[in-house]
Amino acid sequence: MALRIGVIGTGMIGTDHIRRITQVLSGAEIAAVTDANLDLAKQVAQDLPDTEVFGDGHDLIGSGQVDAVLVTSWGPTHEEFVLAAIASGKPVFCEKPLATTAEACRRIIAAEVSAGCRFVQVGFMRRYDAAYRQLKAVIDSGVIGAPLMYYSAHRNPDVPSTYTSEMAVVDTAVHDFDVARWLLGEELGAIRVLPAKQNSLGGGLKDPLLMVVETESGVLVNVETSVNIRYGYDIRGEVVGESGAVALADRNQVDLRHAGLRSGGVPADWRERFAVAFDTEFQEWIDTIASGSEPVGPSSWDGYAATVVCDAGVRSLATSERVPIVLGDKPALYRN
Ligand SMILES: NC(=O)c1ccc[n+]([C@@H]2O[C@H](COP(=O)([O-])OP(=O)(O)OC[C@H]3O[C@@H](n4cnc5c(N)ncnc54)[C@H](O)[C@@H]3O)[C@@H](O)[C@H]2O)c1
Ligand SMILES: O[C@H]1[C@H](O)[C@@H](O)[C@H](O)[C@@H](O)[C@H]1O
Repeated sequence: MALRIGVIGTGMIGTDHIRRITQVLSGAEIAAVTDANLDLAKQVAQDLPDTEVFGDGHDLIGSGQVDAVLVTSWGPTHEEFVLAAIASGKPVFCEKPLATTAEACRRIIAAEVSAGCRFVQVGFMRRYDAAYRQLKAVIDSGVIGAPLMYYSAHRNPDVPSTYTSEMAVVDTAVHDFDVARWLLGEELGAIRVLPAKQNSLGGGLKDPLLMVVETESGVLVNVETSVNIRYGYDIRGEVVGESGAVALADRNQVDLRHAGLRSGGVPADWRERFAVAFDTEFQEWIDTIASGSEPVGPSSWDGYAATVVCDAGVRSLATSERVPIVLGDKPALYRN
């Protein structure tokens, strides 16, 4: 039987995930949807067979028609829905961020720890991207020696007018923080955020930013966020080791040579760049949950760790001072 998923939040990424679950992937169906804008939820449900529209996320989670929950509403609402799903004993996939404060993430961790098992997976899709997986495989093979530095460039062509300078840390660089922890296999220990000369196309935003992050063992992680770069959505990464270096390669299928120039494309946005990674992320989640297993992807601890780094980054953005990152003890549930 197909896994019956209930979706809370049918905005941009919610509808994209509904599309992939219903049109690209196998083993799941959208049994229920809700949105604070109920007309939007009804409109989305119209195009789906047998999908019920619920008045709010709590009714959807409590419904017998839903086996698993997908949270794609705004960040500040994530905590209440994730906690409700855990209380109902239902697996929950939560788009990033897990929650917007470290305290809220700790409450989610406490709920899982007291239940004694994992219910939550956080939407850090880069871990499912083939190029990032290859990068990690090379690092883990030891061929470049111990990693010493990691350069991570995260460039958006533009951002909405509601985007603030702090969002470059909490909304954008959060992916770079998570992927750095995952690639290097250790926690981040301190962060310093330095605004560069301001991009005049950025409407007053502190943009671009350079974030210098130290891991607990002293690897330096340099994160660049540029959110008004105009030329495309460009994600770059290179790890420098003791005896070699490995970088994400350019992604073009063809290499165009024309009129004295050599060129290739740059993705338009995150949907294009990570489309296959999102597909892989959800197919693996569906298969795991449908088999009755606990989720094995990014955990509540990973969501918490990323949020703590973001908090420290926002503090550093205000002063450009180095801010320590303090996580506390990792519960046994997340040590594997
Ligand atoms: N992994 C990624 O790369 C990625 C990309 C984009 C967005 N996201 C994350 O996904 C989430 C949604 O982003 P989006 O771009 O789709 O935003 P969006 O504004 O397009 O959609 C969010 C939807 O949630 C609804 N909503 C808000 N509060 C609600 C509530 N209490 N109950 C039910 N619905 C509610 C809104 O009405 C809206 O339709 C955010 O947390 C964002 O950070 C992740
Ligand atoms: O929510 C989006 C998303 O997380 C993208 O992956 C990131 O590149 C954008 O900067 C952010 O606004």
